Amino acid sequence: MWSRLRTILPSPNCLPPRWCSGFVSRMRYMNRLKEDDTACLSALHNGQIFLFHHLSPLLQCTQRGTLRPAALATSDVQSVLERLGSDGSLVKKSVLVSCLEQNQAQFCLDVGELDQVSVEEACEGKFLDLRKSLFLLTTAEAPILAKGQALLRWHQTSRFCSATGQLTHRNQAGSQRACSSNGIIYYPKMSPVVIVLVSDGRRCLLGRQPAFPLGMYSALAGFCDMGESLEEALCREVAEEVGLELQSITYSSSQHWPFPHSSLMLGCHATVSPAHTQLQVDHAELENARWFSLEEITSALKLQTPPQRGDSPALWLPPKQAVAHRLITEWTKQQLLKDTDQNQRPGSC
Ligand SMILES: NC(=O)C1=CN([C@@H]2O[C@H](COP(=O)(O)OP(=O)(O)OC[C@H]3O[C@@H](n4cnc5c(N)ncnc54)[C@H](OP(=O)(O)O)[C@@H]3O)[C@@H](O)[C@H]2O)C=CC1
Ligand SMILES: [Mg+2]
Repeated sequence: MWSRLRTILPSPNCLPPRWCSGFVSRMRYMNRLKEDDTACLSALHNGQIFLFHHLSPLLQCTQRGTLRPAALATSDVQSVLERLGSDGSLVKKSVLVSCLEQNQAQFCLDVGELDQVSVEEACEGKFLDLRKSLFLLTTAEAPILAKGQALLRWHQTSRFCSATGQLTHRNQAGSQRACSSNGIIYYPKMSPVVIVLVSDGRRCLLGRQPAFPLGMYSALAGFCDMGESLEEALCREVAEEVGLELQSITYSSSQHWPFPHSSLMLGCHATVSPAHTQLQVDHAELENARWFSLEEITSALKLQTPPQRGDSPALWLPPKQAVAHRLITEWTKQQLLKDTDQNQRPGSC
């Protein structure tokens, strides 16, 4: 099977916008801020902050009635915090997440120690659970909040050194923590997760976990075991969850996913032989898994609102911000192209 594996470059719209001018300078500036606490503090004073409250991001309503992450000037955050009785040191707990044109740095800060409603009123926004937020934001806005939440969560749960039990302390950017007694450096952790859209050439395979929203099915996913390659993890997960053997694997693209504790999702397409498509679903892992036709998927992609209890069960797909959605749209486009090619062949009607 391995000789049949092939790798492709991700499609251009999956790549970060690195070809636009200023990308190299911004990346180098961010790198300097991670290494130089004084420069980072100064960047914080002139930067922007996205606020969180117990890991839920602050969203504001736009004039068009949509929601967007609230990017607040650090000086404004500072005055709000002072008005609410917090001392100025809270702002220093911000973590660096990004950098705009002209090297304006962006940070995230959790103000969970303050009263939620008072901060919402002062900042004219609402703190909303991150899972719900991801469904409402654009694909450009969602990743910065996902990254911010993941970093803030890591700091909240990494206060002690696992070797000495002593307190760890962070650098100003929040990109690392060091043990106060032996200097061991800890970096934020991510778990590699494989996610795959399996096809038999005509249909694609989606699975459903009990915790998914009503009607939702997604591509099969699973955490990589220690020592596994991406391909090995994919083959094992598909064998475990639905009892199929993969024939070929094609890399599509990846995504940072903040749930449950920060994962790097590695997205692939895979095929199985049309002669071996009988599923043996492991119900300890999945509530259900089944093959979906192109027609079922194209109808589901058109749905605008999720099914409600009492509705006839419609297929509901993961949000646009999820790599699962990207895999499903890529497969759909490929199938539609295949159908067009076949219809245009001489002799076809
Ligand atoms: N962005 C996207 O498009 C999508 C993202 N996902 C994400 O992919 C992730 C993995 O998918 P899922 O099907 O649940 O994975 P798995 O099929 O691997 O099953 C999850 C189980 O794996 C065990 N496990 C092994 N290693 C880890 C680890 N490092 N962290 C947590 N659990 C681990 C846990 O079992 P136990 O507790 O018994 O040890 C857990 O309950 C999910 O967190 C989900 O959010 C899934 C689909 C779409
Ligand atoms: Mg799984």
